[in-house]
Amino acid sequence: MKLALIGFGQAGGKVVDQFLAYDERVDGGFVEAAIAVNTATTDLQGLERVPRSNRILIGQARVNGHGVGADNELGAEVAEADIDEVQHAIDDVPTHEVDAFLVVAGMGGGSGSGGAPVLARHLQRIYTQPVYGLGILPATDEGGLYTLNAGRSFRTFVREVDNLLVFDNDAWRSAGESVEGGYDRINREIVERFGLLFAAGEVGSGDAVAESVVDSSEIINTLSGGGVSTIGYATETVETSASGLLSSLSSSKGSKHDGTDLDTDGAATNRLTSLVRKATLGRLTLPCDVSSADRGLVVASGPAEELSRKGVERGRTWLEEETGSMEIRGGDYPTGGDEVGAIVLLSGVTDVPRIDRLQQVAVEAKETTEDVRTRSQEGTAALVDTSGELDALF
Ligand SMILES: Nc1nc2c(ncn2[C@@H]2O[C@H](COP(=O)(O)OP(=O)(O)OP(=O)(O)O)[C@@H](O)[C@H]2O)c(=O)[nH]1
Repeated sequence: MKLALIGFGQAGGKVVDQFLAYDERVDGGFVEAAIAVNTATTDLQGLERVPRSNRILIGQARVNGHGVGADNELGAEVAEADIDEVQHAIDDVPTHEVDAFLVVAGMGGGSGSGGAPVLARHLQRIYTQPVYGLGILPATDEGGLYTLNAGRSFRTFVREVDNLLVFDNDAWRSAGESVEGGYDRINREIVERFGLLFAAGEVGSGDAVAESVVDSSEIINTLSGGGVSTIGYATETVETSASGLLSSLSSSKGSKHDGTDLDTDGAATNRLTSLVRKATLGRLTLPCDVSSADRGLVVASGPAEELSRKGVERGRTWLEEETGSMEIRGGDYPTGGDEVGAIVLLSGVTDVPRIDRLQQVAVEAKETTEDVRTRSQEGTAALVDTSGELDALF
């Protein structure tokens, strides 16, 4: 499916940069336009692929290109004030070619977590296409302020988008990794999953196996209904019939598995069914109780002769049982190569311990603020101490 990507804040811009790299590498064709918005000049300068004319600096009157320093209320204010600057960049996008907008942001900082929901609301008002969010949650050891920003912003972002796809940095950290090195790896994990999904929805309808290929409406239908989504992904390297020229010929998109060789068919079916299980029960972009998903989509990717329809169907049926949902879609995405994969998109998930904890922090912070206000009105001496705690939080 064709997307207009808008990265808000540092993490948002870097992930959009990675989406561009991925789209180019797999010849996905799902990025119609890429824009980065930030309050910090240096973050915009650090991007590699987003065209310079699409790097939009906002909030100059307030912060002079220095960023909002994790103040997400200020992030929201400057986004509100300078939304026209972002709109000018979007005006150059052929939006009639776009299936959806995707606003990408880290939820822990100030610019992205404050600005992304503001931008999403604006896009919803102007355009008829769905507006999705890709929200990146901070690691738990990043400190109270990041957690608080994420807790507050999450609720607003979910409300303003048609669906919020979530990636939790905390679930994807590796011990002993440098912060920057860690982000590079994590960003590749992000775009590999979400990029593969969007690229799958972009296979042309003229393709020889188009009837079983996922199209953009299936992704849109799975995401419609709102709420929060997460993705699971599993791959396995297969022995293709030959290497080199023969292999590339046999894995061309037109040579779909026709089920004539029973042994091969059985192996391909079992492999796919097991990959769907692994993808669902392995590490999700946002860990959650799978049975709480409202809708789902299973996509098999890889060399066409390995994409057993029976395998996708069995995986789909298994996911129906696992989630208790009757709205599980399935399809494939022939890519060639020697890796078979399964992507499982779970949408409308409600049982997510990490989100419950974030919401709790946001509610407690709000209560503390209200408590301080009340006590302040009552003139209690405790105010000084408690406001000190609040200063530390904000
Ligand atoms: N996955 C991932 N997360 C990142 C990356 N960079 C920052 N983050 C996360 O994003 C959050 C911080 O958001 P940033 O995007 O740096 O902040 P910002 O939105 O630019 O806001 P300010 O810097 O406060 O103006 C933190 O929770 C980080 O963990 C990245 O490249 N990848």
